[in-house]
Formats: sequence, C-alpha cells, structure tokens
Amino acid sequence: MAGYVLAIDQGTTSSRAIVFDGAFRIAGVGQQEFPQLFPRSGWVEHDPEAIWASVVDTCRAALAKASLSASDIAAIGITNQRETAVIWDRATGAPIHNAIVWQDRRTADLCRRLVEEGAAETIAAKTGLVVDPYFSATKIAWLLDNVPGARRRAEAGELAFGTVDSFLLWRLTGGRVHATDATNACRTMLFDIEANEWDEELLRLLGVPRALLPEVKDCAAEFGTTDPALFGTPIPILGMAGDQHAATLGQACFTPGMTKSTYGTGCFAVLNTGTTRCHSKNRLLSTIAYRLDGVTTYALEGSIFIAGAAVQWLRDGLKLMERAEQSGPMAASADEAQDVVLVPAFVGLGAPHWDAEARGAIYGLTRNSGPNEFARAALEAVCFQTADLLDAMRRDWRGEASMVLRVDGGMVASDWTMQRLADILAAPVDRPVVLETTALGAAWLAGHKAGVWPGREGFAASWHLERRFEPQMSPVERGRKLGAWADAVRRTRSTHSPLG
Ligand SMILES: Nc1ncnc2c1ncn2[C@@H]1O[C@H](COP(=O)(O)OP(=O)(O)O)[C@@H](O)[C@H]1O
Ligand SMILES: O=P(O)(O)OC[C@H](O)CO
Repeated sequence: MAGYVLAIDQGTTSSRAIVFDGAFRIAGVGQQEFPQLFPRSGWVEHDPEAIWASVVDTCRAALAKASLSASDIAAIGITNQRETAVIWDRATGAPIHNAIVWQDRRTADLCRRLVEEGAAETIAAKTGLVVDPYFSATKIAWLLDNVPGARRRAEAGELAFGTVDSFLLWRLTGGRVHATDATNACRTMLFDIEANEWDEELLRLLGVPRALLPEVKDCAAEFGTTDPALFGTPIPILGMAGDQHAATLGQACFTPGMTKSTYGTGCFAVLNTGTTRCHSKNRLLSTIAYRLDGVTTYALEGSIFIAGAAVQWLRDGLKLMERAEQSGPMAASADEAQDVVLVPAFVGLGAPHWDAEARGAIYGLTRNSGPNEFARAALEAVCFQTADLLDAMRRDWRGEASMVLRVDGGMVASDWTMQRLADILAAPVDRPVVLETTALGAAWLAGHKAGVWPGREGFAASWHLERRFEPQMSPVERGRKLGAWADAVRRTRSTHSPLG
C-alpha cells in the first residue's frame, strides 16, 4: 500500500505542499507565495484563484521533488489559514468576490452594533468566541450585502460559503463535495461548539442563509477523492483541520495542559483543555482543538494578529533588511540602553485586548534609534504578547499545565527570538526537530485514517526535541521590560473599542 501522505498547508502568505514518508520524514516540498491585497486601510483580501493555482502547483512540485506519483500517496490532509471567507457559485465554481482575509477589519462597525445590541454574551456562550471582525460571520454578511445579487442568490441555494479548506475541497473534488471540519466551522462565529452544529439563532442574527453552509465533519473523515484530471490518479482526502489545530496535533499536544504556540504571520497559542469546555474569564477563545471519532477535545486559544508580519513590515515596508533571517542578528546588536517598544497593532489588537480600532505605535525613540532597535522591538513584541496570553491562560485553566511551551512556525528559526521568548516567559521553550508541525498534523489525520500511520501514542513518540531554550534573564530586567510593554499597550488602546 502507498505509505506516503501529502499535506496541503494553505497559509496566509504562502501555500505549501509537503509529502511525508511512513517515518514522518519530509520527502518533498513545494512552496509558493501569493499576492496580499490591501484595497483600503484595514482591508486584506486574497484572490481565491491565486490560492487555488498555488495549491495545485505546489502539490505537483512536492510530488516531483519526492519523485513520486499520485498513486504513491495514501491520502491527503488539508490545513489552512482560518476564518478567511470565500463565497462561490455552485454552478461554475467561480468566486463572487475576493476572499476576505482573517486580518481584515472592514466589519468593525457591524461588530460594534452586535455588541451594542447585546449579542456578545450569546455569541460567547455558543461559539466560545468574542465579537470581532476576525471571525468569518461578519465577513459573510458583508459579502452578501455588498456584492450585487449575492443575498438573493444565496437564499436560492446558488452560492456556497467556505473557509479556505472548504473552497479547496470543492475544487479538489471537481465541485462534488461541500464540507468542512469542526475546527474550521468553530471559527465562523456561527457554530455551536457544544451542540456541534450550525446554530439557527446565530444564522438569523447575522442574516446568513443555511443553504450557504458546508457539511461539518470530524477532522479525520472521508472528504472525497481528488478529480483525476488534477494529479493523474484520484487521491482520497482524509484529513482536515485549521492550521492552529493541525499544529496542536503536529506538536502531539494530546494531553490536557499541553500548550503550543505557532509563530507565522500571526501568533496563536493553544492550550489543550480536554473533553470538557473551559470558559475563559480573561478574553481568550474557548475553541475546538480537534474532533476525532465524534469526540470533541477543547482548547483555550490566544490569537495575536501580527508576529512575523512585523518582520515583513520591517523588510518590505521600511526596507530595513533584505531577509527576515537578518532580524535576529540585528536585534542581538541593538543598544541595550534603549527601551524602544513596538506595539504592532497594524490591524487592531487581538487577545486578550480585542481592540479592533487600535493602530500600531512605537515608543522610546531617540536620535540614536536605528534599524537594530526596530528589529529588536518587533521580535520582542511577539514575546511580550505571548507572555500576556500565557498569563491569561494560567488564570483561566485550573487543571495541571506543563510549564514548557512547544513552538513552531517560520519565526522560530530565529534563535535570538526563542531565547528572548524563554527569558520573557521565565519558562523553557521547546523547538522540535520537525518545524513543519502544521503540515505534519494534517498529514497525521489523513495517514492515520488511511491506516498507514499509527494512532496518538505512536505518533506522540515520534516528536523529538531539537533544542530547549532555558530562561536566563534576571527577574528585575524581565519585570522592567514587561512593565514598559504594559505601559505601551495602555497608551496604544483606542478609547472606543467595541468591547471596551
Ligand atoms: N529567521 C526568521 N526570523 C524572524 N522572522 C522570520 C524568520 N523566518 C521567517 N520569519 C517570519 O515568519 C513568517 C513566515 O512564517 P510561516 O510560518 O511561513 O507563515 P504563514 O504560515 O503565516 O504564511 C514571515 O512573516 C517572516 O517574516
Ligand atoms: O497563516 P498563519 O499561520 O498566520 O495562520 C493564520 C490563522 O489560522 C488565522 O487564524
């Protein structure tokens, strides 16, 4: 039997396809960036056709790099940037508009209205989410209200909504399957995470017709087979999970109390809270970690919108460096005497502040501040925000929690950043050998379902540490830095955030 598994990892800035062999080793990779569209201030869009083209190209490239053909692949697992909303025509498969990306803030007014009308409590109780433009529901409402004829066509059942996983599944199966998985569904703000179904009251509240929505399956399930025209032979699609959920699996955080944090465009910390939902009193999200064999495992999640994106801004916007990798060495050379603090609220602030209208700010500049101090400020901002999230998690979670944080994502290649993270958290930070944990998690879902990969225990035993970063900073220095950060955040908050 074919023992290889293909993971499609459709991220915010690039699409990756990775072939894993039976020993979870990477056999071939395809990667492609695609354009980020910023039509107005605070708006972020992707062209779904560019996403689709990049996925097909990278799958073919990964197969070619591994010198394999489709018949060698036992199954495909899909993982994706979450919340990003696509609506397409069921007859032609053509999107009716660009995808509205998770970072997009255009629906801040609608969110404020929902809060003013008193809907926040119901939404939190059912979905575990806070009211914020981040989630798909208000993006769907915007598309239905702003694309001519969309609402009428949606009500007539002519249109389909999906997060990116669902759109890709539709295309991969040649327009035969309209489905998603529980982890992606739970990020729409329309899904009841305890009843495990689309919620009629929320659909009415947001004006979303039921006919638009996909079927919701477990993360490991029969999602259909690929159209033979794509890769030669049809390949079964057996795994699906939003990228942060897939990373939680890929990091083998199967035990309640284990936490992973992923540092890509944004940063997302996820704490496994077991099969009973943990309600947050500290403005974290209560979300589905994964759903397997009909059993839901829950998580607390802290979501930060800008992590590596701040490094991209230094590189592409300010042109302070040519490559993201230069940021660590630059930070290491920064002047210790200068306390330059960057609050990268370029698209508002996520957890635990949820301030859609805050915008970025930099404090502590002097005539001596330069590119190195900016680089350090951008990298430290990620560490400070993680500290805020873990602090909120510790206050919410009463169960036992491991002090160690498992990390992954593009930014963790930076040793300087990981050391500073351990210093600011005053806790060890573990970097695994396989950094492609998001893709690995999606591959595990598919490979296990196909019967070619082991279950949780066998898979967890394959997790190997590459390097542990131990905290070295003095408590005084750490306290001083965290104090400067808290002060900077306070000064950056908008006075009229929907959630106050
Ligand atoms: N060595 C590095 N140091 C700091 N930041 C980095 C480094 N390498 C990559 N990054 C940042 O990580 C991000 C890419 O990570 P990735 O996990 O591929 O993101 P995504 O899945 O969101 O597209 C980019 O924003 C980039 O700026
Ligand atoms: O593309 P990433 O890795 O930044 O992840 C995006 C998240 O899923 C958004 O919620």
